[in-house]
Amino acid sequence: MGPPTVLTIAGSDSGGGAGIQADLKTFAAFDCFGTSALTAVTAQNTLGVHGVEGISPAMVAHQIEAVLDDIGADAIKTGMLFGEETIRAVVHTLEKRFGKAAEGGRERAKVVVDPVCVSTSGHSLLPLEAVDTLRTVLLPFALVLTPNIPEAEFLVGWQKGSIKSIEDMQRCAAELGSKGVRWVYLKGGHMPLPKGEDGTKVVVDLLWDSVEQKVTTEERPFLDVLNTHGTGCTLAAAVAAELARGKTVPEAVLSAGNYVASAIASSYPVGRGAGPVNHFHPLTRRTLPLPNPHSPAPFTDYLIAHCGDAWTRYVQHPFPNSLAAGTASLESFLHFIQQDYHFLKQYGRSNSLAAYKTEDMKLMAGSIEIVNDVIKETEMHVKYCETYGISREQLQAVPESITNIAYTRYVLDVSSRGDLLDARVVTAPCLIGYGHVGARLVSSNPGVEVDSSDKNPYWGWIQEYGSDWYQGAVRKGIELLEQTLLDSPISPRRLEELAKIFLKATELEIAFWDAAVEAGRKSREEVMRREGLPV
Ligand SMILES: Cc1ncc(COP(=O)(O)O)c(N)n1
Repeated sequence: MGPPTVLTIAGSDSGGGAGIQADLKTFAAFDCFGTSALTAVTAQNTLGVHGVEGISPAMVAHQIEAVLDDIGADAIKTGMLFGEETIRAVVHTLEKRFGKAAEGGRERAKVVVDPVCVSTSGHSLLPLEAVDTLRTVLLPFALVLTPNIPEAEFLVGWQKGSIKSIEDMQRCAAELGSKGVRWVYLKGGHMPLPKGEDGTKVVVDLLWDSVEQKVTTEERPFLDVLNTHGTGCTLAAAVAAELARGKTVPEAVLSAGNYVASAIASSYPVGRGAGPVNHFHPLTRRTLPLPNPHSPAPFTDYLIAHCGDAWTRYVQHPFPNSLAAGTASLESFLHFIQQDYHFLKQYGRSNSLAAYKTEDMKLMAGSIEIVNDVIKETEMHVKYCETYGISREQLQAVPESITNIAYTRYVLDVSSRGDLLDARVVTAPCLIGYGHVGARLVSSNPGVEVDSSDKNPYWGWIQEYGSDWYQGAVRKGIELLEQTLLDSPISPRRLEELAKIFLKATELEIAFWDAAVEAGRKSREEVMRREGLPV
């Protein structure tokens, strides 16, 4: 069986953000097969509508018939209908196929009507004379009508600005219902309402059931953004797609509302005006350029793949290799372990910030668990130092090197200024990289010479990172990273930004290990001076 099919009867937006183009993208985002009947062609971009030319009503009907004769439609969406004759032709064609509204044709056709009259940029997309036809001919055939507040006021003949409260919205929706529409989904995006005392605003969308005379409302945070071109088309298309998938109307509008909210939140700049929403945010994960599409951690794979050879230079670094072989000088190891102790303190703070950045208790608990693992890791460092006669107090008094300050400052900066995903990504190279190094060096195929005998004073250190405990912590960290991406839809541009953060942190890891190698090679004094440490 193929995917559900959805037909859009609407105008073309050459700018790709609204109309037929938005509808087809939305259908695809919901895994539906989209078809289209064009009513008009607009010369349009993000700045406005620069020209409109209609398709003849007969040709519109012809397109609908061609689609229905062969492919069929599990649901239908109408958008810009251009004129009175086109509205009549559309309804006539649909009635011929599905039966009149009173005979159940409305339920069979599942028509979602987006009453497009004026574009957001202020251009008329339906002549005034045709609005009456829309009201009397199309609305009785609509299963769901999806007006915004100005459109709803206009359709019931109220003055612009008369809707000022949720009660007004309900009265207006009920009046539209009395004109024959089965369900009215009245969108509150034009009326953000203050909530609480901290100045946050919410929008309330309202669903009116004209048979049961019942209202339900849905509240979401108000997103004050420029990129909302095509929002109306997208919402109605999403409702139609969900109906085609077999959802009930209340289920379909809830899902469509969530989809559009995420599409607005993850929009990216296109053109110089009001840009489109991000229709493909649910597919971000699926469309990642994955080195291994079957991997359980595609986001992690993506970040690593985007590091290019930096990741290999990090996880194959000569410093951990020299520890595994037991050839590292004590100077080099002690420099590293003391600085790493201080690094981990700041790293623990970054992960604590990640915990602060979510209200999801599971994700919060995940970060707290990482912080606890980091504390355990620092204790391991304290024990190592004690074996070499460096007390806890002495270790704590060691100043941070410049390389260390650069790395921890970057990690803390990204974690504090960014969101949860930023905090997770900037801390990931440390966790995952040490996991890769540990797993490789304790494996039967470490790729370098290894001394796992008692003669190697550093073997214990390698074993800690290869241990089930540390490898388990890495697995949990990766799971959290993947889950955080799934929970927050992002645009491709944002994805690239995150890859850059991951790369920067990886480069700083390399510098950290380079400094340890240098500490062994150059004279102690030379290194201490360069690293800003007391000689
Ligand atoms: C072809 C076409 N259809 C619909 C709209 C409305 O969309 P918006 O209100 O975002 O301008 C549009 N601008 N162009």
